[in-house]
Amino acid sequence: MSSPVPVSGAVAESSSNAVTLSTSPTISAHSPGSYFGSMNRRLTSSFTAPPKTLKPFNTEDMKVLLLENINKTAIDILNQQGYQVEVYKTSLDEEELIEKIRDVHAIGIRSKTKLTAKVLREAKNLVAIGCFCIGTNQVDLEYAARHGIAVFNSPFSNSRSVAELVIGEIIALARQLGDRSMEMHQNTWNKVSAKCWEIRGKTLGIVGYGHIGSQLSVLAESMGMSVVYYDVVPLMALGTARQISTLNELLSVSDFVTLHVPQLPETHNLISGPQIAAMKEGAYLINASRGNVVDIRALVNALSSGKLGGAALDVYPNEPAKNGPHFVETLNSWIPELVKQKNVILTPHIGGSTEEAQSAIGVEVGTALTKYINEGSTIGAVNFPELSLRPLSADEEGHVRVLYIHSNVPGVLRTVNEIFADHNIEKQYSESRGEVAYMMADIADVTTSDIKTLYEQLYNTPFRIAIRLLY
Ligand SMILES: NC(=O)c1ccc[n+]([C@@H]2O[C@H](COP(=O)([O-])OP(=O)(O)OC[C@H]3O[C@@H](n4cnc5c(N)ncnc54)[C@H](O)[C@@H]3O)[C@@H](O)[C@H]2O)c1
Ligand SMILES: O=C(O)[C@H](O)COP(=O)(O)O
Repeated sequence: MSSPVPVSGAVAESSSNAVTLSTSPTISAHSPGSYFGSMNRRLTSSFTAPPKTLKPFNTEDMKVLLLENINKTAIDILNQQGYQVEVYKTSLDEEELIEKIRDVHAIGIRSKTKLTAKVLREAKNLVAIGCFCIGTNQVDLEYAARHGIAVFNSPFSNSRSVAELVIGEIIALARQLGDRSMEMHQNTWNKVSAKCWEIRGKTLGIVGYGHIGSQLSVLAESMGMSVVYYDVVPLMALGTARQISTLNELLSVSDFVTLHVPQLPETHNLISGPQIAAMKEGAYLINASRGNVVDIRALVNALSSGKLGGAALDVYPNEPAKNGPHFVETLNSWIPELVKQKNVILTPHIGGSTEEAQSAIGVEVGTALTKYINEGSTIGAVNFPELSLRPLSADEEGHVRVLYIHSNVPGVLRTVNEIFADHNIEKQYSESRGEVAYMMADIADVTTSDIKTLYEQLYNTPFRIAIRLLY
């Protein structure tokens, strides 16, 4: 991991627009670090003029809110930058979230916190969101991009943990371990072999052959299972696994079906009555993807009729924000029926919850956030054009890095380069993604007073979504 450049000084637009360009000793045009420009991201907002003045702040003014028990590795990385880091073990309800998000510059969440347009609209200073998990369905990615907020995640640091959990569940379902254990806890000795199986020679059907599905494929084959998979895109098979062209065909040949697709409109109730009907008699269903991929009512019917031999769920349509008792009814109205069925393993969304995964995710997303805040690098962003430049170094006097997030329309570079005309552009990169484009430029021969002028001129461009100047 390369260490990001420390932020020595910064300037941000205040929400009141009543601020002055600082001559604070912590801000120097010739020191390595960041000059933090506009926090305003509204393209068509109430801002019709640039901020009259600029408010200084230092690294210590950077506020980061971390929710949902994010790992210490991330807290340490962010603290080392000098940021103000506020940490919560749980998610927050919408009202509290809106209150808290108002003045933070970056927020870290996991799968529970919903960053909807309604919440993000209140986040006037937000420049980055870190999803310390794989899924990003909890964030309105498009809204964030259109308002200059970069979103980062950790695409594979917990894949192995999920794959291992599923392997455990395959064996546990085949041997009815959950029920036997529960009976013993209730003082009942119930030694049975009926409908208990080895997994050797059985067929595992993987729906979604991405990071998790493909890891699982390798692990399952190493235990003697045959693997088939279904995915919406053609993907290279690992080992002797075989891609199957339709979901129904996969369902009809698999002894175990396991789901590893993202939450999308197309995956909502991907497994419902008709799909379960296509499964083999006595087959098992495992869902560690997202709660609404399985129609729980249909699953209950299939278990109670004996069509399915068991199921393991790690995810649910409405998961609670924090740990505690008396949650079952809130998950889904059919869960109370589900818990009465035999051979059903329910876990509280722990697929990625291992020390290894959480620690790796903390480093990965914590680093991505600091590299974006300190250097403007968007590598790994899920909703933004990806760009990176090496950090400005201390001996590059008079250099300023311009980070310019703008609408992806013709004429932007011509306009921006007019503004840069009196300076030497040492590097300039631009990349677009959908409606949003991002330009990074390192320009030389910039004095402290030039910085304010540059900022104001860039602010006044009609394409501007957000600007930051780092130096
Ligand atoms: N239980 C947990 O704790 C936990 C942990 C990590 C991830 N997850 C969930 O698992 C999901 C999968 O993770 P991943 O890292 O393997 O994702 P991934 O993006 O690497 O793979 C997903 C695969 O699903 C495929 N896909 C998309 N739509 C499909 C459809 N309709 N039918 C079939 N295939 C489809 C994609 O083409 C892709 O190959 C994540 O999106 C996340 O929601 C859960
Ligand atoms: O998307 C993910 O990575 C998983 O669902 C895990 O989410 P969590 O970090 O909230 O446990």
